[in-house]
Amino acid sequence: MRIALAQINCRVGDVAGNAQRLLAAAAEAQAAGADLLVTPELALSGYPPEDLLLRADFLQDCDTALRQLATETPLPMLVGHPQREQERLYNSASLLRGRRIERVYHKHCLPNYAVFDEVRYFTPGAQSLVFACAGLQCGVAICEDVWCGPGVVQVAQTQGAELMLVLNASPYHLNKQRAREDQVGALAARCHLPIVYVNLVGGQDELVFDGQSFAVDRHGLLALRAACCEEGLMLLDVDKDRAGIRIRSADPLRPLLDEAAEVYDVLRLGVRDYVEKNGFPGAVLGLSGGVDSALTLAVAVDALGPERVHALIMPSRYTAEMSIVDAVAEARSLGVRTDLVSIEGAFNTYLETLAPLFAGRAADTTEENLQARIRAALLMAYSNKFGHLLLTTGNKSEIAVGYATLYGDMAGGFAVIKDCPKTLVYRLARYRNSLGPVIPERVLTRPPSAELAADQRDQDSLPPYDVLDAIITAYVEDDRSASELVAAGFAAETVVRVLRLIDRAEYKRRQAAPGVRISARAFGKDRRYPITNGYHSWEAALHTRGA
Ligand SMILES: Nc1ncnc2c1ncn2[C@@H]1O[C@H](COP(=O)(O)OP(=O)(O)OC[C@H]2O[C@@H]([n+]3cccc(C(=O)O)c3)[C@H](O)[C@@H]2O)[C@@H](O)[C@H]1O
Ligand SMILES: Nc1ncnc2c1ncn2[C@@H]1O[C@H](COP(=O)(O)OP(=O)(O)OP(=O)(O)O)[C@@H](O)[C@H]1O
Ligand SMILES: NC(=O)CC[C@H](N)C(=O)O
Repeated sequence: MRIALAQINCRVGDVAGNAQRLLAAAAEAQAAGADLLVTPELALSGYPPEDLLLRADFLQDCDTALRQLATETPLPMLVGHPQREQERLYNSASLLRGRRIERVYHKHCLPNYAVFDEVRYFTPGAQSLVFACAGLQCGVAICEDVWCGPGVVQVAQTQGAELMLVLNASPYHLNKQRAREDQVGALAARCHLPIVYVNLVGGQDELVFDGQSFAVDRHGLLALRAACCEEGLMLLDVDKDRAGIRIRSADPLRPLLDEAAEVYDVLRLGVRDYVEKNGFPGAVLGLSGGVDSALTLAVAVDALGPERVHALIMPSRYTAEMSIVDAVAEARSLGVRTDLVSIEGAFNTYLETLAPLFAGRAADTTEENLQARIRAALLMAYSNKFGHLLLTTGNKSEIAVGYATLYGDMAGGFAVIKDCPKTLVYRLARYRNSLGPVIPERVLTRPPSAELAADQRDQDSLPPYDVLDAIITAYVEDDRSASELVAAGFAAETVVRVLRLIDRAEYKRRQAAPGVRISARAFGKDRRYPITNGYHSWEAALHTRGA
C-alpha cells in the first residue's frame, strides 16, 4: 500500500480554494501511484474556523464542497471537514472513495485549553473508523485523539486496525515537534502498530502550523519526517509480512532544525501568510537602527522579497547618528527602499501647541510618547496611501511589562516578534546574520535604547534583559508565584517590580496587534487575564519581604 501525506496550506474559510488544493494534491498522489491520500484536520474549512462554525451557510458550503470532492477525487481520500448531523456539529474525517462519501469518523477528544476552543463548537464522537485499503486495515484518529491516552487507538485496534492514520492541525510552539514525536512514538510502541501523522502547514492569524508530518513504525521509530514550514506531498510504502507491518519512505528524513532556525522559519511563514492571505501588496515598518526593527525587517524581506517591503527612518533630536547609519546599512544590505523623514517639525509643532496646556509641568513620558505617536501617524499614513500592512516591532519582553507606547510604536496590523523575548531576538538576529550578514554587529552589541529622551537606555527603566526574560518566562509561561521566584534567587524588589508591571500592562496587550505565536503560552488566546484585576500574587511577597 502506498499512502500519500498531503502537507498542504489551507486558507480558513476559503472552502472552494481548499477543495482545489486538495484536488491538486490528489492528482499528484495519483500520479505517484498512491492508493490513498491523507489530508490534515479540517482541511476543507481550514483550521481553526472559529465562529464561522456557528454559521449555517458556511457549514452548508462545506457540505456541498465535500460531496463535490467525493465525485472528483481521482483516488481514495481521507479528508478533514466539519460535519453537521441534526443539531450537532462534529470535527470529522471522511473517506471519499468510489465517487461517494463512504465512511465518516468524528473526533473523540476535543482540545479546550491554550489556543484551542473545540468544546465551544463540537460534540465529541464515540465510534471508531477502520477501513480496508490495498489489503490493509486502517484506523483513523484526529489530532488530540492521540494526546488524550491510548483509548482511540486501542479501540480501533480491537476492530482490526493494523496502522493508524492521524489527521492534524497542530500549531507550532518551541519544542513542539519533539513532543509530537515522543507522544506518537510512545503510543505506536505501546500499541505495536505504525502511526502516520499528517500536519497542516501555514500561518493563520497568530498561529503557525509548521508541518513536519511524520510516520513511526510499530516500535515507535521514525520512518519519515517532512520539512518544517514547507508544503509537500510525501509518500509512505506500507507492506505486510510474517513479522508484521513495515513502513518505509523514499523521502529523506528531514532533520530537526536548531531552535533559532526553526523559530525564524516560523516567523517568516507567519508574516508571509498573514500578508498574502489578507491580500496586502506589501509591508511597511519604522526602522530605528535598533535590533527589534532590524530583525523584523529581515523577516519581512525573507517572507515577501525586498521589493514588497518599505522602511521609514524617522529621526528626532534624540536619535544618534549611528542609528541612522545602521538603519541605512540594514536596508541597503537587504535591498529595501527607505525614506528618511525627520519627525522634528511635527514634534516641535506638538510641543508648541501643548505648551500653554502644560505650562509649569516638567517634561516626562508624555513627550516620549508623542514622538512614538508621530511616527505611528506617519507610518499609518504610508499604509493608507500605498495599502501596505504596518508591521509593529515590539518584542515579548516589552509587551510583557508595557514598555511600549499605546497608539505609538504599538500601532500597526501585525506584530512579527511579539512572542519573542529580547534575549531570543538577539539569537534570531545572529542566526539571520549567519546566513549572510544583514544586521551590523554594532546593533547587536550596543545597549538597547528607545531614543525618546537624552542618553536613554532600556536598562535605566528595566532590569537586564536576561533577568527580565527569566522572570517573565517563570511568571507568564510557568505560572510561578512571586515567592517562588524570590526563593529561586531573584531579588525580591526586582520580582515585585516586574510582576507589577506585567499585571498592569494587561490593558495594553488587549489593544495590541496580533502576531506570531512561538511559545507554549503567548499573550493572546493562551493567556486570558482580566484587565480589571484585584489579584496580584506579588503583593504577598511585598508584605513578607518588605520589598
Ligand atoms: N487599565 C487601563 N485601561 C485603559 N487605559 C489605561 C489603563 N491604565 C492606564 N491606561 C492609559 O494608558 C495610557 C498610558 O500608556 P502609554 O500612553 O502607552 O504610556 P506609558 O505606559 O506611561 O509610557 C510608555 C513607556 O514605554 C516606553 N517606550 C515607549 C516607546 C518605545 C519603547 C521601546 O523601547 O520600544 C519604550 C516609554 O519610555 C515609556 O516608559 C494613559 O493614557 C492611561 O490613561
Ligand atoms: N528613528 C526612528 N526611525 C524609524 N522608526 C523608529 C525610530 N525610532 C523608533 N522607531 C520605531 O519604533 C519602534 C520602537 O523603537 P524604540 O527605538 O523606541 O525601541 P526598541 O524596542 O529598542 O526597538 P528597536 O530595537 O527597533 O530600536 C522601532 O522598532 C521602530 O519601528
Ligand atoms: N487540533 C488539535 O486537536 C490540536 C491539539 C494537539 N494536542 C496539538 O498537537 O497541538
